[in-house]
Amino acid sequence: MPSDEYPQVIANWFLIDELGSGYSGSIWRAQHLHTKQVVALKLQDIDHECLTNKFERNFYPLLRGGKGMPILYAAGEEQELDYLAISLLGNSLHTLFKKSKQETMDLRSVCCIAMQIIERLEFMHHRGILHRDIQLGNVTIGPPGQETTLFMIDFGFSKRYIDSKTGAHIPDSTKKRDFIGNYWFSSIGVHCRGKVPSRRDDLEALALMLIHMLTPNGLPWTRNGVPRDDAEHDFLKSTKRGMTAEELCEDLPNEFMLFLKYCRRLKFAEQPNYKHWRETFRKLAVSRGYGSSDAFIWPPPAPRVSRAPPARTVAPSKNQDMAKIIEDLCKLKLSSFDKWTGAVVDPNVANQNMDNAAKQIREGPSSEEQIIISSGSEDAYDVSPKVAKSQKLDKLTKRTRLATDNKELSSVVSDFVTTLQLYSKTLTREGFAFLEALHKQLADPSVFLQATSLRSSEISAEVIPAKLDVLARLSLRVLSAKNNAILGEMVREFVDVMQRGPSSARAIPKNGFAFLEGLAQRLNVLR
Ligand SMILES: Nc1ncnc2c1ncn2[C@@H]1O[C@H](COP(=O)(O)OP(=O)(O)OP(=O)(O)O)[C@@H](O)[C@H]1O
Repeated sequence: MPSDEYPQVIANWFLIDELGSGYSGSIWRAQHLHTKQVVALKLQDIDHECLTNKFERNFYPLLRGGKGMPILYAAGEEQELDYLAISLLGNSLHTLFKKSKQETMDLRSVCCIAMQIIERLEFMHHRGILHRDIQLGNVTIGPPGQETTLFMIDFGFSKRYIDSKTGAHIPDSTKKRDFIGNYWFSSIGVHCRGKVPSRRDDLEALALMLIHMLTPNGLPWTRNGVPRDDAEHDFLKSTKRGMTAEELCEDLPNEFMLFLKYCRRLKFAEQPNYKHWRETFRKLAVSRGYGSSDAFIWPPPAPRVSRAPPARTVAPSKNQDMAKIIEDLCKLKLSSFDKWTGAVVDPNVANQNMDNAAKQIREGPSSEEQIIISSGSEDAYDVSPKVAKSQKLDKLTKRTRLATDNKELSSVVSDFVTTLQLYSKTLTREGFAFLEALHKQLADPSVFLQATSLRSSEISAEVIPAKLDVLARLSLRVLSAKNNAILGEMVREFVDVMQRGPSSARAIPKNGFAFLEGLAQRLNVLR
């Protein structure tokens, strides 16, 4: 029901419920009394200090026909209210993101948002219009049947940047202007330097919005909420100005940093290369195994792993990386043996398998067997996972590196097991990186100070028995391991055995999970 502020019916539109409200007024789901058409009715007091509805209505005809552009069905004034009847769309990204209670949005969704909004901006710019207020609340999903298409809304701050008569770009100016846009995502030039907005600023705002969605707690200057006075606003601006693209994108795929830098380098009247950046985000999505579609699917469905995931041959540089990891593991193994057990180990025997694996990977596939390393992208998802397996594993690796006690390590190992069981049981590059970090943590004397000696019988049993035997033995031994050094050795042995054979053998079998679960349990006991 409408509040006391609004009548039940405005110009034959019956107000059903409020969809949202903002600076200019409020938006209602409304139905026409005669045609029964249902629309979003945007209401604004006619004595509002900034009559954005009056500007906004001029842009709909110019944008008509564009994908993801709402249609204006009616506009007018009645009962002291200015109204716009526009296409009724779905929830805004702001609402979806808030409701999801996720710390960050998943990478696939963000890539789709990037591809689609770049396309919307290209269309708007092509029609000579700047949006000038890019933010999560101004992008919605489509109505039922079009939910995977993103729509631009709120053209209250939009502006023509091409003179309709001369076709010329609006002139730049050195005169400082009043700020138009939003605190979170408006570009540094427009927000902090008072520059005239142009196409580059719409794109920079998009870049900041994408980075915001991928950053836990959001962009640094959004964390204190909306500024309440000039001092807080100045502080916000100085934080925004002070952060480099590298700092903002430290933990993100490189593409986001490059995109932000590109936007910031564009000249005032320069036409952005929309296609290049759409394709860049498409390639990023493909490289992570999400496919090339830009359809925005919300909520991101759980991954569906195909029965026969397509294997990917690793590029030479990736081979080098993997070989390095394995070589490092070899070194760690030896040092932990020497330091912590005092046991006499013949490195030629003990390291044989890992050295071979490193060599094989460095030199490339043999004729009979291709060396294939699965990455997060190996899982063939028909649809995007809510949070990609690779991202989850990366986070777990970070947590492992930061862990300072067994309790935390135990919880990380449990999460590792859950992640593999939820997404796919194949040990990917990120999975091996996690195990490497775990091995380091368990073997690191600065963190774990229990060093009881390992009986030589426990070592001599390691002469490359069949994989399942090793895993079965590990799953039993882990339950009685006396200290972290022994657990570290078991992790090393687990990695070793999982590295053997072709990639098709990298799915963790039952005994492998029994070992990991036992490891989590044991770490909890050995606090
Ligand atoms: N056409 C629509 N269909 C469905 N919901 C809509 C529509 N237009 C707006 N909304 C909802 O209302 C909210 C506010 O809309 P809008 O941004 O157009 O208003 P505003 O007063 O200009 O807001 P702001 O001050 O935040 O810019 C949106 O975030 C969205 O949730």
